[in-house]
Amino acid sequence: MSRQRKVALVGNPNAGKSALFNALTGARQKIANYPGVTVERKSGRLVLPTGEPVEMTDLPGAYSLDATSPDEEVTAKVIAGQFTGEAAPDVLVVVLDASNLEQHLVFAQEVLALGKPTVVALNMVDLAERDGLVIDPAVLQEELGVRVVSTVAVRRRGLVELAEAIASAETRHPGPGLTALGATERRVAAHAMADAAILSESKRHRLHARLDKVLLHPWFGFLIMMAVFFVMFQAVFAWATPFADALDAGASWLHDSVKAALPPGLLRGLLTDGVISGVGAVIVFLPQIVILFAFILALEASGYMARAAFLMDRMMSFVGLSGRSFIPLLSSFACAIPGIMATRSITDPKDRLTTILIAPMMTCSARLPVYAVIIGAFIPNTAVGGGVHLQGLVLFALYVAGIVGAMVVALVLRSTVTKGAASGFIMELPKYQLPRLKDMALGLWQRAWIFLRRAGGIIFTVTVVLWVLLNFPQAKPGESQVDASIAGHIANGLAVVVEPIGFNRDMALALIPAMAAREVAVSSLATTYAVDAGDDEDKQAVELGDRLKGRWTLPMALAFLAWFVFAPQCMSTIAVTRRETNGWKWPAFMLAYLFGLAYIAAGATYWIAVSAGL
Ligand SMILES: Nc1nc2c(ncn2[C@@H]2O[C@H](COP(=O)(O)OP(=O)(O)OP(=O)(O)O)[C@@H](O)[C@H]2O)c(=O)[nH]1
Ligand SMILES: [Mg+2]
Repeated sequence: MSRQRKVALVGNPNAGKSALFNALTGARQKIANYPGVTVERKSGRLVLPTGEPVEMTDLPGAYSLDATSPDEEVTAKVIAGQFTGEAAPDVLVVVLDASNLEQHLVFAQEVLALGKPTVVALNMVDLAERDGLVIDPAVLQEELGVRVVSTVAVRRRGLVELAEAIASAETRHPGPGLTALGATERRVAAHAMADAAILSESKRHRLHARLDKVLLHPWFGFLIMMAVFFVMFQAVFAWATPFADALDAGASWLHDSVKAALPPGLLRGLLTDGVISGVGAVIVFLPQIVILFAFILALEASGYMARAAFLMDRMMSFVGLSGRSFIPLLSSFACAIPGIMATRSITDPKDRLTTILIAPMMTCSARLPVYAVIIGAFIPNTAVGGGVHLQGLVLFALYVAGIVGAMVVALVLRSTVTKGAASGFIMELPKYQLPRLKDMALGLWQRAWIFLRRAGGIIFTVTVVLWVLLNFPQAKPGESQVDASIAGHIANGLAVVVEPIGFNRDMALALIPAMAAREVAVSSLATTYAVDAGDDEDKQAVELGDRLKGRWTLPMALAFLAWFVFAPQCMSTIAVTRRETNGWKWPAFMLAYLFGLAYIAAGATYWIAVSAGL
């Protein structure tokens, strides 16, 4: 043999490659960088039981050899011997996490298909045993066609056997069956292999496996997922009512008290019509926000959300998106800003751009107050049978409309502006567990606090500015204050543009400050109608919903809802998009296409509703 043979450790992230590497090579390590990338190259010396010294390399974790991240790229290039001055490894050691066998076998098959001399280290058998899993390495060995050695890297178990297996690894000719497999077939094969190799499972493990069979079933799983989310939206209305009513009563009481305590004038108007009516109109939605997030947090903590992601994966790849987009899109349901920032984990630039561009269509929590106030005012709270209420159904439909819109746009973008191939996605499914009350409480408190801070910050500020613009110049006697005001005049200009889609002047007026944040639409309407009502109608604080009912028709209300499904009314989202895409080109594109969609959707809704005689 002319030169020292090279052995490389490969496997999914967290399989225990580095732990095995450290255990095998001890202190004899060299750490450097791969040329041109900032990925660490760790190599060390190992003397095999035959006395032969070999150079061992620890590679970054990978899910696939079709590199999608810089780490994976290094792994794929090292295995293929594509780094200059670095020969390809002679023997590969595939490291598997035994407690996550099925998942890890997917990548293992891809490595085995290369036909190189390979050994499998079935690592973390201690964890598998703890979970009540007994795995037969002989079965795996039979299935994979290479030596399989059980190891516990952190306790140095199985190291000698592994070294022996490395010494005797031979070149193989993988059957054509293995090389021709695609990602989906590998998953199916991994499932069958894991099934065969796992001899016994604890009760809990069996229960979890059974749960997964149902919850991840392509049809049942999907139906269950829809049902779960459906119940969530029903609850948002059904459970929140008593709390929202109490908050409403509190706001009315405050309104009346301030009004009784102060003489008529600008200060009283600012406090009652501006601050209390405007900001109060948004704050009453706190219970709904809390209920929505209670569901989301519980679903995440229980491990169900990852299953939902898994189910969505097929749909995502159908529209040309990678499953890696799922998490950013999911967090966009809270707010598009963290969602867009989370796209940094998507390594394909076109995948990432597509995800950024559609993230604002996921229904963020700022839309909830807008949806809830309109639905509360215009959609009767009737049961449509089977305990399902119409209000929750409409809310569910609005969320679905956003998702469907996003998927359609993704499909269009991926075949035009961001053309490219979709990459596969594999994610670890966390174990099922009961959510911990303390974590839930903390998470809910954080969400509630974010909501209240927005109400006290941007919504308060914009509402006060709007109130000023609504009150100056003062109307002459007999003239409507809103007509006379600066805000009224500005709104008249926009009203011309939105008239064809059924919007009146007041709706146009609400859209302008709502550019700052969507909830402001609610506080603007509340303030505008409070100012408009003047002192006569205002014997007592009248609910915004009642005021809307008196001034809008049902088709107008529906058009307004449709508008908010798409309209990019959030300054911060635009700013984040600019930052994440390094320029104005993409935020401008996003604004243009989303406003275009909003206009079309609102117009279509309005005219269909009108012609249906609603
Ligand atoms: N209980 C147990 N823990 C292990 C075993 N092997 C590794 N670990 C632990 O698992 C974790 C992940 O191990 P690493 O060696 O860092 O995994 P890796 O494959 O190098 O991960 P990446 O470098 O991210 O791809 C560490 O906390 C290890 O201590 C094992 O056999 N049993
Ligand atoms: Mg490592």
